[in-house]
Amino acid sequence: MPGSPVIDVERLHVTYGDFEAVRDLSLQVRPGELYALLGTNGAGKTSTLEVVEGHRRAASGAVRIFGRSPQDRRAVRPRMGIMLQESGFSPDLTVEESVGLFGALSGRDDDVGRVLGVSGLTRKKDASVSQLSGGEKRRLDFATAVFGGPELVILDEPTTGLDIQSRDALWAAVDRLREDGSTVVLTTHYLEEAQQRADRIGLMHDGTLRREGTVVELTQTLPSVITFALPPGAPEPPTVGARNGAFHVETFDLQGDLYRLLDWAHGAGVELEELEAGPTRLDDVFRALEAA
Ligand SMILES: Nc1ncnc2c1ncn2[C@@H]1O[C@H](COP(=O)(O)OP(=O)(O)OP(=O)(O)O)[C@@H](O)[C@H]1O
Repeated sequence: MPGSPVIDVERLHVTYGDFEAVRDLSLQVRPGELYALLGTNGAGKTSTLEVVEGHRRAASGAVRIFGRSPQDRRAVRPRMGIMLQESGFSPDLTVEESVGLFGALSGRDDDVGRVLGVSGLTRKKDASVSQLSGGEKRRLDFATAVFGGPELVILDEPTTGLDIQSRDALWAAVDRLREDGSTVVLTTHYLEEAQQRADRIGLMHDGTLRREGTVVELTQTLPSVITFALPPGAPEPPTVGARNGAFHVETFDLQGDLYRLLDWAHGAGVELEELEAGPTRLDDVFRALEAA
């Protein structure tokens, strides 16, 4: 993708007292990209995003948003919408008032009714914030982030606590933003959402960025797995590896090995039990990261 990076993080360190929560992290997010920053609990994702958002200062390193310092709020904030894990809405304001107020503070123009609509909050517009459910509060957080269609949207665990319809609606709204050219950075613990939607993924563990790339780049470094069991008395199959009585085959040639196994089973008249075969998933990359 052409153009200067929307976010440019170089050798970032974030500390809390003596504790170094983020160490030597470098990453770039390109215009129009959906970049998912994933990681284990406490890996340092929120700390990193807080520096990018201008809410926290780096201990060292350089962070540029649209080529500017995140502290240059006047230049940067109107171009950036942020959905925090927890935000500070006044409990007595209505949903409509909250969207209007936070929208006005963003410095962007939009129609409050439109934003309530894309966030699934039209029916709740007259409810006070204190009356909202957890999922409805997340929708309100989302509404204020996407007000005015910012060029950069940062979503910290946007779908946590949302039911499946609300998640689908949120992703549809994100898709529309992207069609309009917005760049999106998000964190999530729902790996399948990142696997489906992210152009690139950064995987953090214990304060550092351990891996980065497309889903294909991340998953092709690990073998695919075939598992099956044999009925009693069956002959030995032409594969290696057994675990807990079931066979466990790790392969970089999934199709070839599966073909050979099924061909053998057919020829030997053996019915394979509990046969499972599939490409490497992001979950597997994650588990390998934690085990390393
Ligand atoms: N204000 C703080 N004071 C001290 N330590 C903190 C503070 N905020 C975060 N930490 C610590 O820094 C580390 C990174 O936290 P951070 O919230 O950035 O992780 P995360 O990757 O977003 O985690 P999660 O997925 O659990 O939300 C954790 O060990 C956390 O306990």
